[in-house]
Amino acid sequence: MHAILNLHEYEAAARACLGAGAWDYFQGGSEDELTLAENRAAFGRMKLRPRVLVDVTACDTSTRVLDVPVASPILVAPMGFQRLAHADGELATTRAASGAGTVMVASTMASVRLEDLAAVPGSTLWFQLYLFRDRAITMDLVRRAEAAGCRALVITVDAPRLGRRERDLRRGFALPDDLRAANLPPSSAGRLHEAGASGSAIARHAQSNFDAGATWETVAWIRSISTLPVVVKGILTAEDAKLARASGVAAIVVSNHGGRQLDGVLAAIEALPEVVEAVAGGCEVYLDGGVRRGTDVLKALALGARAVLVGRPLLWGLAVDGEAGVRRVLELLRDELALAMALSGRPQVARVDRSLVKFP
Ligand SMILES: Cc1cc2nc3c(=O)[nH]c(=O)nc-3n(C[C@H](O)[C@H](O)[C@H](O)COP(=O)(O)O)c2cc1C
Ligand SMILES: CCCCC(=O)C(=O)O
Repeated sequence: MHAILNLHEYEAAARACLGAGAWDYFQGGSEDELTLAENRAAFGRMKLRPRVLVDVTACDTSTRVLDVPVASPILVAPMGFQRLAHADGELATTRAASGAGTVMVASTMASVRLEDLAAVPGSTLWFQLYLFRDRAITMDLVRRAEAAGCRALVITVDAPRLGRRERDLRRGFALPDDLRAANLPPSSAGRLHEAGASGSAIARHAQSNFDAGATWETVAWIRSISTLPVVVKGILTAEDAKLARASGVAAIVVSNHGGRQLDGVLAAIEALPEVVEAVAGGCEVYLDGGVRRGTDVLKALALGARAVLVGRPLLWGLAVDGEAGVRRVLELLRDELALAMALSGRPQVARVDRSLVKFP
């Protein structure tokens, strides 16, 4: 067999490495998976308008996010329970991100403690925060993230409850006994292991723990208890982008949670232009959902994203080859981005402008 050439081939290889429950949990979207498919289809509909005879002998993918220099505008999206993919779980992903010179966003639902991830040499860690009904749990997570040296809090705002992920419901998906939600107190994490004949233990856990009553006031509360920059993840409209801006966030992640929450919402890349326009440079804007090629990264940058986050492909790399697999996925994407920059006449990230893309 030839070496794996692209992220799609990692997906196929990962399937062979994973049990059916983990595979479906990773891959799945909500309900009819319309948005899951749209995230990819929308990139396919966008066309590039390259310039030629620009000196592209050196293409530089480096940039800055929240004032941190990164080797490429490709960051690691927060994903829970990564030990489902590989015994090293989030530790391997953090090491790979560190090796690749980029940011790791560690999930509240990680299967390795955030302190252990923050101890990885050279890592830049942002902590993804789910808002708990019990504010003491949220507060404790914020304090621990600060103490461990995390550089930002990424509040996920699109999951007051979990989307209806029918692949998980059908299997009665629950976490295996040897895998813990390592950041959570046992009183909260226990339900994740309650296998049922039907229903998802993860969805039940979210319903009994996450604060479905959270509002912009809750974001203001987080800002009041922490000096870390706050990022809100899961914005899809200009209206909410303006509210985010008004509440003083440092950045927005345009995201539909990889098609796992409200099904039928627009593709993240389609929501990006209105969010970028609404914030008018007042905060940074990132995008996630369906990024599988360097040209996808280029399209997002052209529409005003400062960076993208990548989700499932890193789990595929992790499942196939642990840290080395995650590293390879990050390198493949970065190499593809550098090539796309050369072929489009944009040798620096700052030169990737709106005129590079045409929407249908
Ligand atoms: C298995 C899995 C677990 C996830 N866990 C979280 C999480 O704990 N917190 C969060 O904010 N987003 C979570 N997400 C959403 C990702 O951060 C991201 O928005 C999405 O995966 C991006 O789409 P992509 O997978 O097409 O790249 C998860 C996604 C997947 C696939
Ligand atoms: C309870 C949340 C689980 C992690 C998550 O956000 C996801 O599976 O999409």
